Amino acid sequence: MSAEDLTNLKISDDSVATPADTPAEQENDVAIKDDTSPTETPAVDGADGAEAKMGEEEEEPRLLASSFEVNVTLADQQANPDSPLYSAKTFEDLGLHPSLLKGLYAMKFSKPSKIQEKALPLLLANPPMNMIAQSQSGTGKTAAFSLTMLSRISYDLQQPQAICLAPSRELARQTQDVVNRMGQFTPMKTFLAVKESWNRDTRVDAQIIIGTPGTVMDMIAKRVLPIKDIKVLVLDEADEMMDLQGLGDQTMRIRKMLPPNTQTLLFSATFPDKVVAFSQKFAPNANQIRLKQEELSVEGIKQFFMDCADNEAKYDVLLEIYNLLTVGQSIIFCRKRDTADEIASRMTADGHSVASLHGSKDTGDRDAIIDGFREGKTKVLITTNVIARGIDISQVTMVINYDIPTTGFGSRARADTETYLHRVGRTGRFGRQGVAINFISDADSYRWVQELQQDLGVEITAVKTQDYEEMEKVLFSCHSTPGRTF
Ligand SMILES: Nc1ncnc2c1ncn2[C@@H]1O[C@H](COP(=O)(O)OP(=O)(O)OP(=O)(O)O)[C@@H](O)[C@H]1O
Repeated sequence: MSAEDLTNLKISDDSVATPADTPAEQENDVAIKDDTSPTETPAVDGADGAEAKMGEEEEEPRLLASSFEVNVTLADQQANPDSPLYSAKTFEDLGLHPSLLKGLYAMKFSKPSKIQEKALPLLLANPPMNMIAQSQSGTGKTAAFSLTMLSRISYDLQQPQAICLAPSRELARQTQDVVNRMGQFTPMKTFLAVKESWNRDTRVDAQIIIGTPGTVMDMIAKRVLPIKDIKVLVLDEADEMMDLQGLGDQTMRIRKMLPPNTQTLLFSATFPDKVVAFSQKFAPNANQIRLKQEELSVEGIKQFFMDCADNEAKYDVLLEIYNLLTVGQSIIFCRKRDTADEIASRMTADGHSVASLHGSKDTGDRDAIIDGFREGKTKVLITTNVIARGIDISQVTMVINYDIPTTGFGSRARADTETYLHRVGRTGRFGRQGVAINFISDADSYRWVQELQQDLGVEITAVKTQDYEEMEKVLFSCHSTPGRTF
């Protein structure tokens, strides 16, 4: 295949098809951790969310089959997890309110995904029980907790009854959009609790609150957000939300203020050992759905690494990739904000349609940048960890780790497996195919790739940087694999 042919190759574009999502609004905020430390992975820098803007008439989805099994541990030891009571093959099986079923169909959700099938019967059962639920990125966790909030609230009561906390304003906005669409045929209201969305005169009477912990905490403290009727608390990206080095403190404070019998739901693609014990304290007697370590990687995401001569050579390799391939849309993750800006200006000068997004941009700019990317106006988003978690843009077909995410300092730095999984999980959404390419440029980064392979039990295949024909072959072969039903 020639480079010319490659210009006609849209990475996995033909495998991208989805529910006809309506465009969502989005915003940004929270710059929680700094991303300028040389070795420490920048944690949530902000993020950007919202649903993909899809064409009106989509092709039938060609999605990959999912072979993973979720491991269900019921808090009630006597119960049989294989009982049909604990698994719903259809949304109708769940006894959902007809208006919610209508909402699901309007979103083109025809049947539950594996996590929805296993989690929803437990989430909706009475009396309400806590839940700790893990499932890979892009497998539909949002719908599972959104349906729970929508099913638990009483529509007649104009008071906050469910709170969903997310690590960034962008993800909160995205989730609000999902809840609004799912609940569009009900009279419920949602409120987005993020910076600048409220003032002292605000009196929240919406039933479902979605927000970032700092703002939710503030609103409760200033008594604009009444909490006496709260029945459900959701922590999306729960491991991040409970991280005591970051958001954990605020999350804990909110939890303590809520009524003691609040149904507490923790969702994430990753629950590293260090948070497992704490999650069980945070959500006592929870039903648990966990993945095995070797099931953490999403099958449809093919993972590669490219050995660049040195740090500067990484840019040349990057440029070659974009010169050779017409990539649908892609995200490049860097460690430092400066690197993201620098790559963006160099790529723009080289004729590519790119934008950089990170925590030191002001919120208005960040909104415009993510909107532009979501709408396909910019093809490449260059970022730090700002959109590493939760953001669902189904047309993203390639993720490049320009810098491999690491944790720890200096010679003790090692690959940050969780951040890696969340980053690469921005592609390959809901059974689609995607490609992740990791750049290495020295012995340390080579070691980090080995660590990722070991931690995740996956193969991260080497692609030679000089041999673009081989790269074309490898990339093309994985894009041309026909998908099946997820
Ligand atoms: N039952 C379903 N049928 C069709 N599409 C679905 C279904 N459930 C979810 N989706 C779609 O799958 C995509 C991924 O879902 P979602 O964002 O909830 O994944 P997630 O598991 O929360 O991922 P992450 O771990 O990255 O946050 C979304 O575009 C969503 O609309």
